[in-house]
Amino acid sequence: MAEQIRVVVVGAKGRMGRETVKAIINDEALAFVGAVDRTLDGVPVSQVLGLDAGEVQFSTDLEKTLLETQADVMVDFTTPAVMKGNIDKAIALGVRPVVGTTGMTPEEIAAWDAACKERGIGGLIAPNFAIGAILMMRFAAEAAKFLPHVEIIEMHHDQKLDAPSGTAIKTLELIAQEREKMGQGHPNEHETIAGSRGGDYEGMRVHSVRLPGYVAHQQVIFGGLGQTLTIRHDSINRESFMPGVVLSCKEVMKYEGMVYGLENLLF
Ligand SMILES: NC(=O)C1=CN([C@@H]2O[C@H](COP(=O)(O)OP(=O)(O)OC[C@H]3O[C@@H](n4cnc5c(N)ncnc54)[C@H](OP(=O)(O)O)[C@@H]3O)[C@@H](O)[C@H]2O)C=CC1
Ligand SMILES: O=C(O)C1=N[C@H](C(=O)O)C[C@H](O)C1
Repeated sequence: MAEQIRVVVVGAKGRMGRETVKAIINDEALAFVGAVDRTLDGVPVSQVLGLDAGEVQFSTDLEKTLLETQADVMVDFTTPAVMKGNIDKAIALGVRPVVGTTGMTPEEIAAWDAACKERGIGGLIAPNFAIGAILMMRFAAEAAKFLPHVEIIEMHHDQKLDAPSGTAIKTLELIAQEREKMGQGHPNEHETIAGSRGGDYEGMRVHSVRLPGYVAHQQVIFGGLGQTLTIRHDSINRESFMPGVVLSCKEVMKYEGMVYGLENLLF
């Protein structure tokens, strides 16, 4: 059997982190070797997550964990504020970042791409790991060629820190590649309540709903003469992201540079 890919999960006790630990443990090609989080230093992962995680204990020290475990890959599901330093540390140590945390700028991605290439390692930033979401974005970009009037409504659980979602931003970027920048709605429209028309990305409007009960959902609505088209994706649980995370941990071993978007590994 080929040597297993050694994976450290950062944010391991969080909603996505614990699902990721489970997925790695269940994949024969991957070895779960380290768990980092903000608290729980020294506490066995098995005890907290109720999984068969062997001897692995939580650590609050990312650098130490990456070095001691001889990690090949670091998976990050933390927060927008924390993720950036984690990526810098991983790249500096030659550990390939697979990042699901959202909230970085195009300039930061470009800098990490250069750093990964310099270090001779791969990296992946995926605003969404669910295959259905990747297809939703692809179909939306295609539809925009024919129906350029478009708005996005994304709906998430009420513990989400960033708005709009990383998925909505990626969708807007992909659509923007396919249509001319243009205004939408009436030129003299007026907001009686500020923010009613949502965020503006090159004339496209984006609306973020945050409510208990949701996981991760997005609809892209196109309007044309006498018709509308709605492309909708729903993640009804966090397992939906796991095939993408597992695939990324494997693929990231095969190239150099920071790739932005799981679609680049799939199509
Ligand atoms: N790309 C994708 O497909 C998906 C991406 N996401 C993104 O992933 C990120 C995490 O989401 P989610 O799992 O729901 O969030 P959670 O809040 O459930 O998990 C985040 C974890 O990171 C921990 N953390 C905070 N600070 C640090 C630190 N300094 N070092 C290490 N760990 C830290 C938190 O600890 P504590 O709670 O103690 O502060 C928590 O355990 C978000 O940005 C979200 O948008 C989510 C779903 C899918
Ligand atoms: O915070 C979440 O939950 C999610 N975040 C990602 C995003 O910002 O797009 C992916 C998914 O929507 C779930």
